Amino acid sequence: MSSLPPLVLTPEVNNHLKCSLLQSWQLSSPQEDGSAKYDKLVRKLGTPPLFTTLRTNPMAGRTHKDLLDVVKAEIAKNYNEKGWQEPCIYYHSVVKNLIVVDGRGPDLDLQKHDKQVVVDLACGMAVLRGADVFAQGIMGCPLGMSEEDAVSVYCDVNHTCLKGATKFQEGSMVFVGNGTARVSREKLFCSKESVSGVGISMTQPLFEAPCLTDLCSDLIFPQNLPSVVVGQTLDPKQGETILDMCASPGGKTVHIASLMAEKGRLVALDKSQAKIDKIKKNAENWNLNFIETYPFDARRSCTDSADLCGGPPYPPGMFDRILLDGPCSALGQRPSSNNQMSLKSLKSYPCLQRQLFQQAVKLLRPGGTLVYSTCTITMEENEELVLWALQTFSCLSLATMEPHLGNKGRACAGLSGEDRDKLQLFLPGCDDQISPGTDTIGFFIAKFLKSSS
Ligand SMILES: C[S@@+](CC[C@H](N)C(=O)[O-])C[C@H]1O[C@@H](n2cnc3c(N)ncnc32)[C@H](O)[C@@H]1O
Repeated sequence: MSSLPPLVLTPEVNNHLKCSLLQSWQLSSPQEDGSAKYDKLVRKLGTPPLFTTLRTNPMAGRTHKDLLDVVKAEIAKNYNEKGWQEPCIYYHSVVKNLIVVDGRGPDLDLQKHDKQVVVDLACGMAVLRGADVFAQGIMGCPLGMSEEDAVSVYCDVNHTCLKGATKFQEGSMVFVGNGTARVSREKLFCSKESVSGVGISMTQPLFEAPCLTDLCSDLIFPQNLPSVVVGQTLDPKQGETILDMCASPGGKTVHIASLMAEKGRLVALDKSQAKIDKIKKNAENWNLNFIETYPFDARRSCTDSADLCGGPPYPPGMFDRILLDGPCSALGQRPSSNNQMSLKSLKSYPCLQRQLFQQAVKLLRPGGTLVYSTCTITMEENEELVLWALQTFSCLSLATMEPHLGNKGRACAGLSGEDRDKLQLFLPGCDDQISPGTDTIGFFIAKFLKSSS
């Protein structure tokens, strides 16, 4: 049970998504009530996963136990300060180097305060995953709100609140918890200086989860479980030449780099310098200095006349392994209350993904491995992309994945049962069991091998 509303999509996107998922479910299990399954999916997408997952740094020179103890101590300190009961914190039983923190919620008994603060959509969604409210995220608060006031925090899911508002209609807002103001209204909206830092510290959130800001950033990297599975599925080896085609902010690049133990060549591309700077910052946090980063349009990353040593473009067959975790419609993100993407925009992704995929196939050496992943749940960007790839490139076949924690791929005409078994789909609401491997964001992974001949 949750007090959070289901994800709201535009009617055209909702219809499109629902039709294509119902069609696929009808193919595989005609008896099943597809509409109920779809409703469950959008309800789940509106809520946060109940587990926070933290990938540990194998290059930190600490033992597993030591890393777990440090993380436990930091989180315990934070929870004790807030007066919360300490959570269960443990290593995932299958995914290597992954610490899991159990969450709690929703707390439906919270008493609401008279003073109401409205935060923007991004801020509200972050609060549901354990963040405090940053001052920039505050849209409105009551006249006379002072530091230390007890307040209730509401998320402006429909973007109806104007900056500086003093009142709002409760019905159009979503309650995300209670907190203590760390900044006054005066400072927020009447001062010439821009205010930064924590604006409301959350004392009684609807969902309890660790606040990840500055949490042991040299030792752990907060990452959703399916994203960690991607790095392990790619299975990078020391000494190899590896390409991360669409790499920013670099969570998976840093994972690959640590698995390579800085031995070999790792190239990370993204489309702008600002995006590359994010990868560099994440690599610096873990003191990983060997990653080559380039701002580059990966749709042009292969050319016949390139040299092997410099930056992009690169010659065909240059890489042992390639990760294509490219642009996607991101409809698997959780929590997500309101996504106003147009159908035109949704439909633009497969074309871009295919252009990037074509380059990846060229750049991969015979015998090499290509991992394709998305954080979305549409058929077109996932199973149908795989079907297109298998039909277009006779050199490609699907490989089984290790670990395989998600479901198999969904049915789509032309994709064999054997191939579906090799895909990995994380579909929220699909599984009644609540575990770190099932209560995740929506995600899709396919692993391809390029034949040696
Ligand atoms: C899903 S995000 C990648 C996340 C990243 N792999 C990680 O784990 O941190 C997709 C990325 O693709 C990048 N992108 C989109 N079009 C691109 C292009 N033509 N060339 C290179 N990167 C592109 C976006 O800028 C975005 O950073």
